[in-house]
Parts: sequence; C-alpha cells; structure tokens
Amino acid sequence: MMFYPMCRRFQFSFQLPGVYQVFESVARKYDVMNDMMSLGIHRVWKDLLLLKMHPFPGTQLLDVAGGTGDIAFRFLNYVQAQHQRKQKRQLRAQQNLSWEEIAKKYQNQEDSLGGSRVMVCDINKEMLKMGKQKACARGYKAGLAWVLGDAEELPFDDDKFDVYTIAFGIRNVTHIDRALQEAHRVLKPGGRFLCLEFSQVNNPLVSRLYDVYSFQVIPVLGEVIAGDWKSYQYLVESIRQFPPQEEFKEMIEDAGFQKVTYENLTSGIVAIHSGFKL
Ligand SMILES: COc1cc(O)cc(C/C=C(\C)CC/C=C(\C)CC/C=C(\C)CC/C=C(\C)CC/C=C(\C)CC/C=C(\C)CC/C=C(\C)CC/C=C(\C)CC/C=C(\C)CCC=C(C)C)c1O
Ligand SMILES: C[S@@+](CC[C@H](N)C(=O)[O-])C[C@H]1O[C@@H](n2cnc3c(N)ncnc32)[C@H](O)[C@@H]1O
Repeated sequence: MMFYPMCRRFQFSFQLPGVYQVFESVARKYDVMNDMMSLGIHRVWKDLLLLKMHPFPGTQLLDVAGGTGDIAFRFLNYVQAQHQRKQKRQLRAQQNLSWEEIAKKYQNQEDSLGGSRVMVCDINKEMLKMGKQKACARGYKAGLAWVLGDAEELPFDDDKFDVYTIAFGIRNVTHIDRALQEAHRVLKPGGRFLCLEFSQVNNPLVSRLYDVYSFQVIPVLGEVIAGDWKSYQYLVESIRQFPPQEEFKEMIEDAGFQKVTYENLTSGIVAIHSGFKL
C-alpha cells in the first residue's frame, strides 16, 4: 500500500510530455526537423494534399492544427496560380482592354486570390508565432488569418468553410471523435474534409525499415537537432497508436461524413482521408 503513491510518482517522472509542451518545445526547430527526418518528403505529401483539394478561387479553407502554416501557404500559392490562369484566359478573351485596365487587374493583391481565404487554427501559441514569422518573411498577407483554438471546440459558427484540412494534427488530439464532429459542424453543406496523417505501412520490408528508422533514428535526430529526445519519442509512439486506414475511415463516417475514401502515400507511411458533408 505504501509503495503505491511512490510508484505513481515514479511512473509520472518517466511519462512523455503533454501535447502542448511537446509543440511548445519543438516549435523553433519544427520545420528543420521535418526536412531532416523525412529528407523533404513531407513537402511532397503536403503538395499532394493540395492537388487532391484542387481549390478554386473563392474557396474558404480552415486549416486546423495548422502550426507553422505549411498547408496555408501552399493553398495561397495554389489559388493565386489558378486565379492568374483564369485572368489570363479572360484577358485573352477580351483583347480590346486598355493597358491600364490590364495593369489594374494584376495589381490588386486581395483580388489575386479571387476571394479565397485561409484560416489557420492551432492550440499552440508558439507554433502560431513561428507560422506568422514565416508568413511575414515570405510576404504572405492577404487572405490569411491565424486563430488560437482547439480542434475539439472550434471557435467558429456552423456551416462556414468550404474545406477543412488537418495535416499531422489529428493524431495529437485527445478526443478524435469530437474533433471530427467539429469539422463536420463548421463545414458548409457540400464542404470537404481532408486529413493527412501517419498511417499503417502496407509493405512488410518498408515496415521493418521504417520501424528501425523510427525508433533508432528519429529520437536521435530530435536530440541532436532540437535538443529534445522525448518529443520525438512521443512522435513515433503517437504514430503507432493512431488507428489504421480502415478504422479511421469508419470514425470519419461516424461523424456524419459521406463518400469517405483514402489514399496511401509512400507505402502507407501516411494517408490522405477525404469525406464530404452532404
Ligand atoms: C513532436 O511531434 C512532431 C514533431 C515534428 O517535427 C513533426 C511532426 C509531424 C511530422 C511530419 C510533418 C513529418 C515528419 C516525417 C517523419 C517522421 C519521417 C517519415 C519517414 C520517411 C519519409 C522515411 C521512412 C523511412 C523508411 C521507409 C525506411 C528507410 C530508412 C532507412 C534506409 C534508414 C534505416 C535506418 C537505419 C538502419 C539506422 C542507421 C541510419 C542512420 C543513423 C542514418 C540516418 C538516416 C537518415 C537521416 C536518412 C533517412 C532516410 C530516409 C528518410 C529514407 C527515405 C526513403 C524512403 C521513403 C523509401 C510531429 O508530430
Ligand atoms: C505536427 S504539427 C502539424 C502542423 C502542420 N499542420 C504541418 O503539417 O506541418 C501538429 C500541430 O497540432 C497542434 N495541435 C495539437 N492538438 C491540437 C488541438 N487539440 N487543437 C488544435 N491544434 C492542436 C499542435 O499545436 C501542432 O501545431
């Protein structure tokens, strides 16, 4: 009996840090760690998420657990490129416009997105701070907003957004079912849910190499680059605890989404799940 509280304390001192502490601690080194751990592959996964979304000028995006803004910046680049293509097509069709009219069409920065906006929502102040600094340095301003908020209790009205994204975020949420219900609530009817997350590897050889890499290399990289072994041990353990593709698909369906599908990337190291609020 006497040992019980001591055991509890002993256990506690070896527990992994809480999610807030993890991201507060890694925020400054977050981007460099992702490039180092994945040799840049996380960038390709994020590009593929945008290709799947295929947003059009006017799309209102909510990026939950948006952290340092990787999805938001890609979204802004994508819609700007789409809008420019559309404007070029229109200009070609109206060849009798004056030079002043053409210049005016290209100058308006707000208009360069065709009315699209992205709201980055994250529970962690430090991650958002890093994101805002990155946005400033890269010259992103129009169509971008940052909000401190919890995926389980989003600070937005019902039926507000065309697309909801969550990249490498849902694994960190305490009650995944609540986050999915919130995603469903804030999407407009017809809106799309897209989630990029670690998943179950479907190739036995890749799986074995990936396990060695995860447990033997990632915490070491975390210690050497970010001075933080525990947060990267948390990362690899949280990946193993996240439900596999089919189970997560069912959870998304249980939240009310329809036409739920998923696509494995890099042998299922990650997967993109998609669903619609119909
Ligand atoms: C705290 O929470 C977090 C913190 C964060 O910073 C980020 C996140 C969220 C996460 C992301 C946004 C993405 C982060 C990316 C990853 C966790 C990595 C995902 C992994 C890969 C794309 C590669 C998967 C690796 C394999 C399939 C196995 C291949 C591995 C090897 C050939 C190496 C095997 C290792 C050994 C035998 C140990 C000895 C090796 C060394 C000491 C050298 C170290 C090696 C490297 C640095 C190279 C690593 C190799 C690759 C990346 C290979 C890529 C090849 C393929 C994909 C086929 C967050 O929640
Ligand atoms: C691995 S990062 C992903 C950042 C970004 N989406 C990306 O792809 O690089 C996970 C993010 O989830 C955030 N997060 C964790 N729990 C959350 C919650 N309940 N609500 C909102 N954000 C949360 C963390 O603060 C962190 O910024």
